[in-house]
Amino acid sequence: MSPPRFGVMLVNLGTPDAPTPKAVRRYLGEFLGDVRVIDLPRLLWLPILHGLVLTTRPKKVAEAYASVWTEDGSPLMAIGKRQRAALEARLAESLGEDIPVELAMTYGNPRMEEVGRKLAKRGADHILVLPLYPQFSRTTTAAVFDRLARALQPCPHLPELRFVRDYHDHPDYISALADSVRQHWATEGRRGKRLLMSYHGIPKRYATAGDPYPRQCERTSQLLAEALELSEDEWAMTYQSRFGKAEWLQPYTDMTLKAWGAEGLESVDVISPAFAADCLETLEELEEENRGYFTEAGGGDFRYIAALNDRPEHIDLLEALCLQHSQGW
Ligand SMILES: C=CC1=C(C)c2cc3[nH]c(cc4nc(cc5[nH]c(cc1n2)c(C)c5CCC(=O)O)C(CCC(=O)O)=C4C)c(C)c3C=C
Ligand SMILES: [Fe+2]
Ligand SMILES: [Fe+2]
Repeated sequence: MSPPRFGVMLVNLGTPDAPTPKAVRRYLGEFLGDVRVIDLPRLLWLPILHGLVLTTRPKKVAEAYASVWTEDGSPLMAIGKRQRAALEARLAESLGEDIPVELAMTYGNPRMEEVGRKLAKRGADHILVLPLYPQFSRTTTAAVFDRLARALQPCPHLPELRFVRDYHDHPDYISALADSVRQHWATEGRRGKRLLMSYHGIPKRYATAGDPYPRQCERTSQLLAEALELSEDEWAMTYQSRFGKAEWLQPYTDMTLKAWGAEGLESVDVISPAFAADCLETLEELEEENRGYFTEAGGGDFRYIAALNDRPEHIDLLEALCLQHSQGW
């Protein structure tokens, strides 16, 4: 058998191995110890991380994970495995040959070293790295790049590599999002009064220093609103998941939902386009916590639209990205 023309490494953030304080501490230690995520001088940050954050946060966060944990583990992992299998099957079907696809995480398991070995064992000498982040940020996509370089450091020889930087305005991404909103409207029997597009936030200083993330989120939102033919007063975009005391990108999701609730908004549809898979931040923070902010402030129906996950339109998009970026291989 001839070796595959290329292999695909899908990469997402990573998630704890179990919904326990111990597993969450290990995960957060690795994640929040990354200088791409928190840029403070190590001498200042590491004592705060180990002396304060990792001694207090894991218990609360483990409870949050427990509330969304599934039979297949953390939602991010369970969905990631389904995405991997669906993409591999789709590439086999469209190319008529086996293209190995493996899932790796930036933090925790499966580690990139192990996934790289798996792809090599399956014969892939050319690897397309596809971070599952539609919008580029130093805190996510660039962290994948650093982690990959570190994983390859001990290798005597390298595979040929290509790296998908972002796909925030890819027509298949926008149409997959638009289809998911239309399908949600059809299932609910009507449109919500407003559509809220809530993105994971980043500290504002990163954007000021040149991180293109907010510009790319704005572009995605504009294109999605156009695809859905929404007028300006029918949608808004916000940022969620603030961490720490510094200013993050605004407007904040929680404040916006509280204000919309207080003005008595009858219904809101909420989508989170930066997440390729549902996870703690969508299922617990958005669907549970932020639903509470909206309804307790006086709002009506809060209707969360699932992430693209393993929807066929999402697999269409991932397939298109693989075909586009493997040209010539
Ligand atoms: C400084 C801290 C953080 C930055 C910057 C950040 C950026 C960022 N994160 C995602 C995607 C995800 N984040 C998730 C969880 C999560 N994020 C942070 C902190 C920062 N994220 C923390 C501390 C956590 C863990 C939960 C908690 O302690 O509150 C997840 C979910 C993982 C899961 O297991 O389900 C995702 C996905 C993006 C896209 C992003 C910047 C663009
Ligand atoms: Fe995050
Ligand atoms: Fe959160």
